[in-house]
Amino acid sequence: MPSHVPIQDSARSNPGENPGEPNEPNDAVDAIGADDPLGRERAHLASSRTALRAMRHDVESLDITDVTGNWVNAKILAAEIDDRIKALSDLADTPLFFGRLDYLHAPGGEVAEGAGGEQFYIGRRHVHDAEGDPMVIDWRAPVSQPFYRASRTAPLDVRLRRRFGYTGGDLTAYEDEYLTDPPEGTQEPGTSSKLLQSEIERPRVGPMRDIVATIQPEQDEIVRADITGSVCVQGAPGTGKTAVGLHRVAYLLYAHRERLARTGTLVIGPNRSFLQYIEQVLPALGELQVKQATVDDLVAHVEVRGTDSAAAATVKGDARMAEVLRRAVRSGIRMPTEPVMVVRGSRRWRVPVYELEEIVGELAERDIRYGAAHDALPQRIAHAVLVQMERAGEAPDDRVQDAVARNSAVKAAVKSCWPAVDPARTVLRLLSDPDFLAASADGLLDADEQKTILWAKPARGLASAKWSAADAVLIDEAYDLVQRTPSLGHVVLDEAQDLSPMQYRAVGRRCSTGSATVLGDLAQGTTPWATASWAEALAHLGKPEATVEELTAGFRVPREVIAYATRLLPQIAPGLAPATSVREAAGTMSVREVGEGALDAAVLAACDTALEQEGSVGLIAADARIPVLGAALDAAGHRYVSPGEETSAEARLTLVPASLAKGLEYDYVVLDEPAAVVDGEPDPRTGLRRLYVCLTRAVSGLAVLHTAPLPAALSTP
Ligand SMILES: Nc1ncnc2c1ncn2[C@@H]1O[C@H](COP(=O)(O)OP(=O)(O)OP(=O)(O)O)[C@@H](O)[C@H]1O
Repeated sequence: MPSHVPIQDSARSNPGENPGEPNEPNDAVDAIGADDPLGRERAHLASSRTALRAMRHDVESLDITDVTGNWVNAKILAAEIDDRIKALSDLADTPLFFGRLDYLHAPGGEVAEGAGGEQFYIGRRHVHDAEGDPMVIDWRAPVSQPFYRASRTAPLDVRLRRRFGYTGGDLTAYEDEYLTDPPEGTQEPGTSSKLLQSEIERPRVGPMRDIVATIQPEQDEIVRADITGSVCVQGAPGTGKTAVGLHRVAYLLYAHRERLARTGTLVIGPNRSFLQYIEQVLPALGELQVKQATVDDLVAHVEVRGTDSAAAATVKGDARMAEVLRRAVRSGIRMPTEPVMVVRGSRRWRVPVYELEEIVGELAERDIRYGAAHDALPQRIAHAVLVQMERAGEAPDDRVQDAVARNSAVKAAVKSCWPAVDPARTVLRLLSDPDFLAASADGLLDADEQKTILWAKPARGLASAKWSAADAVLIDEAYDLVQRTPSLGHVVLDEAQDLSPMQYRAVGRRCSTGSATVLGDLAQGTTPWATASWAEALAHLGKPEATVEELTAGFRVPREVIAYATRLLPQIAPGLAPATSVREAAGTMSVREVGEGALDAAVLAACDTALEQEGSVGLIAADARIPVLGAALDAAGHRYVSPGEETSAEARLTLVPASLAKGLEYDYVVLDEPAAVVDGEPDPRTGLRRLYVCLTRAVSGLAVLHTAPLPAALSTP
């Protein structure tokens, strides 16, 4: 952590002694006395706000009637303008700038958005005055980067870094770090930034916030990594993986706006409540166009109404299924046995078997999609007819070729050699027809595995099939075999450790020509097929060249709590580095055994105690315990919400099923009966990993209550 001078605030500010005076005030701040640095910064804030309002007003008053030729263009332009107006709104609770950099020299014209000035205010978006001079520089601009990266050892030409503190939208404090030539008496080497610390320690309320003011250097490296490469981040709970992924999208949209506007960006999260938890971060950063989805959403070709046993889902998610499906899709390809006879007028044209064989053989060899080959085959046969016509002295044109391709004899030949494939029907047949599965899975799945995935009661048709989530992924793979899935420009995949190889493939084809940011923690893998190594996962994703980074500095979980949860690591993910906690507040942690029959009341009492504190409270329990605890809370008159629902002053308590706790956080967590959380999973290792996730949701305090014995690693004092 770089050194700093003590925090200045409105109450304590001592102008005469203040070492952090701006060195090149602009006109607006000149009007305020030079002996009132905080006042000058406030004046800059006020004039930046005015400038932003003017920018917004300019956009609002744009008249587009003359520039849009038609209704569609007008609609598109109006929507773009609407987004721009939203992006330029001045949100009362998000300060316009949070930092200032005083450069020693004017940064080079090619990198500086505001070249020529030496002082830059860093904020969420660019604000300029009426002359076009920058008042606030976007945090993503190259000139802002030293705010996150500069240090005393590598000052990057920065003399002073100033951080601002806000209280309820008012600028109330600032803090300076001199990176080069510190004035006498201003350095306290080794002391951490108080504003940074208070931002990290701030109580959590509502959905996730952006961390743009406090991105750490190791996080910034990932955020600003080049768009052409894919990055994978392994990180212990609370190390900021989700935050980094979201800020990376915002950064890439800034740096490659046009390219990504064309190709699109997507953030993939584990479930809907998680997506609701993170959905406000990008809009707060001015980015309104990023799509969010779960993997299930991506592959929603059929309605999912069924579930699989863990064993069946594991086989269905295995990468070998890709080859099983390839064979199944192509199982209808037949070498022709009859010539094709096309009758046109008084003439007959005959394409002999050997020539048809050549055409079909060549299409089968080529690396093109099944559907593309199906569409090409009639044209190829027609071409063979056309060659004969030309040889006979005719001069057929393209229209004749199209007509021949549509000829019933050609159609019949295509139907018998290269029949159309319906992806869902193919999967239905695989799961219902033992012979078809055996033929497609020969040498890939053994007899037991085949039996495991076959439906006990074969579905009669597409509509009555009880598709599972894993089936939908198979159908998606089959779709891609028939027709290439369009690729986006960039995909962020959060909680990636839980995906099956087939799910990685489904995500991978959505960024086949783009890049990916893969975020996860091997220790939090709670599916029976969870990722064992990132190298393997990245290979399934089709990005084997991605670099793997590790984050270990934890911003969420207090030291004592992370130490307790870390006891599970040797059993659930040996070899992984435990998280360290950067939180200074010690937090509270208690583990209490209660007698038979007294657990529900004890849990409610623990919630009451937690609710006495400021911030959010999460009661986390095994999924099977949720109805019981919900009823107990109702009976006691407690208001509570479910994950993904917004908390309010009256309902600060969220009742969280263990299966939905991943990625979320609460100031205080009450954890009900750990043994039930473990038992809720199909095997003990997955159970302990689920418990690890639940134990690492707390920001300020954790209370564990149990009647059943704790898992061995947690039971010793
Ligand atoms: N540089 C930072 N400054 C301030 N807060 C931060 C920083 N990095 C992360 N945080 C905060 O720490 C908390 C945890 O971050 P996040 O949810 O991104 O972690 P994670 O690694 O995805 O956790 P999990 O593995 O549990 O999903 C969030 O509240 C986030 O805002």
